[in-house]
Amino acid sequence: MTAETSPRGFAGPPGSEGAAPFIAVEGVQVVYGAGGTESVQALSDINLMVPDGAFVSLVGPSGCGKSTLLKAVGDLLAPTAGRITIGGTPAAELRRQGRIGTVFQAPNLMPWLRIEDNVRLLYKIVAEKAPRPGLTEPDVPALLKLVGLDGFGAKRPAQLSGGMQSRAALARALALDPTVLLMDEPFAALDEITRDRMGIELMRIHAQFRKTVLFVTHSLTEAAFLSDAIVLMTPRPGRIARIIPVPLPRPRVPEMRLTDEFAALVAELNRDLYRMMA
Ligand SMILES: Nc1ncnc2c1ncn2[C@@H]1O[C@H](COP(=O)(O)OP(=O)(O)OP(=O)(O)O)[C@@H](O)[C@H]1O
Repeated sequence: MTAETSPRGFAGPPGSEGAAPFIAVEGVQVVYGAGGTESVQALSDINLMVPDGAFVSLVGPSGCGKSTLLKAVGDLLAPTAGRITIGGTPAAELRRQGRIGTVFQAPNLMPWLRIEDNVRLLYKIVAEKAPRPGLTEPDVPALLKLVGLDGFGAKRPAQLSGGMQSRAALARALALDPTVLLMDEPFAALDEITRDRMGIELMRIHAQFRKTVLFVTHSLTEAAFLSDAIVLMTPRPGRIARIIPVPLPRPRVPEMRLTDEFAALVAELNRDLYRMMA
């Protein structure tokens, strides 16, 4: 099996080519410290179209701008050039409404709050500062159940393992019913077995919620298992080198990782990455 490069800039599951873009990144460039003597061009001419409900991973050499692209999509930094819309709405407006869920490597839970209050926290902030029509109080027990933390709502973060804290961070991100979920190496700090399990759980949650997910990872195996399409980026300044649709059916089950098809896909990603860095 060889994965085909998708049409330029389109990152969706095989067969969805031509679907309307949901996340639309057009001509995005990011220069840190623009105008200064030490400016760093992190991204150059990024054009990326992600259809609604797709799970897309960003991979590439260290420092190629994966996190920068994720931050730009989440309006955590303003691109130097270009524009980003999500469902036709500027990313900045969605962020103001609390419609962009983010999960980072560090769970960043408030240590003094119980887990259920951590999960409710962003809702409380948005409800107070920028309430939007239709904003409803999250069903925290249901969210905790969804992420496998049933019965842990009254605990403090320090009483939870690293994997459980990652689950809590995911529940917190889902509490505002986000339009998109941006995940930056969310499981990188976990041991391999827990990380594996989190990936499987994330697939189950994605199948249930069908949020559009942008996922940054260093693990090609993780990217291949989770994604509908993988965006391979060049060394800095980051450009899109290739978009590889993942032809594995859903639901994804762990046994798929033992197939020749899966091994061939990961080998191909590895080859492309090495070639680019040579
Ligand atoms: N705030 C900043 N100021 C200046 N340069 C920055 C800043 N943040 C990132 N950079 C630089 O921009 C480039 C892209 O960084 P970024 O963190 O997006 O890469 P990455 O692909 O996510 O890296 P990694 O895989 O190592 O996590 C790097 O060269 C980095 O040093």
